Amino acid sequence: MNQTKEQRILNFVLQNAVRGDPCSVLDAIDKYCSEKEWAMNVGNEKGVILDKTVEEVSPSVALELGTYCGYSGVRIARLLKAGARLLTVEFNPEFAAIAKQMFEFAGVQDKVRLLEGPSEEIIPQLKKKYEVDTLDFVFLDHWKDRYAPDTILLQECNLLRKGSVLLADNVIIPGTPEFLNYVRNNSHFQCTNYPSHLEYMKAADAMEKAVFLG
Ligand SMILES: CNc1ncnc2c1ncn2[C@@H]1O[C@H](/C=C/CNC(=O)c2cc(-c3ccc(F)cc3)cc(O)c2O)[C@@H](O)[C@H]1O
Ligand SMILES: [Mg+2]
Repeated sequence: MNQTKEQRILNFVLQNAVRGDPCSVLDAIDKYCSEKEWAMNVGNEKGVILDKTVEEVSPSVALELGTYCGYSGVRIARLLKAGARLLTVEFNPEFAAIAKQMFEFAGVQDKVRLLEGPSEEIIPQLKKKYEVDTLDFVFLDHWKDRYAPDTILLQECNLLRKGSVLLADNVIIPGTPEFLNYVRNNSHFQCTNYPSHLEYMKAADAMEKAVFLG
């Protein structure tokens, strides 16, 4: 049976990274996806913006929408303080299986909980089923037309508190126009744009930070 691109990425990590070393896992994925096969990981340039935002927020509870192969999940989890946790949501079982192995190899599995299913179903379960009070940090990197409805859903479920930070990937390419319009024209959000480039390419992309003001 032919391997998928995501399986090839995982195999390259297993053969080239160092077990328990999250940075070597990130470097291996970036090397493979820049030299062999492009993949939609946030990458190292936008990854530094993600790092700085996570360090600034120092979240106790973080949520990621769209795990994919686990690159940004490893990136976030490696920066979490003792006792902090990342909940990451993925509805494709194949990608979820790849990401789980990626987290275990990187040694961050104790900080990460992968929730398999669609975000629109998982988000309303976070308080009761996953014992979340409010979210300190949310990384949006799933289907681009779902950023806005899921941001509204997070508010409806009372999962955001004064100071909760949303960070959205790809606000230029592929683009998230509905989300940008929503948060930028909403007095409950303070927005900041971070120009960058599409992962592994020269094309312009950007990330948007939206701080919930309560
Ligand atoms: C809607 N609810 C959902 N609930 C749970 N998981 C969901 C999900 N939507 C999508 N997912 C999952 O997130 C991931 C989807 C991510 C979508 N991302 C993109 O399309 C994307 C696309 C590009 C891209 C940019 C330029 C280009 F030419 C081609 C592609 C770059 C990126 O950085 C991207 O993030 C998958 O693993 C998918 O199974
Ligand atoms: Mg992305």
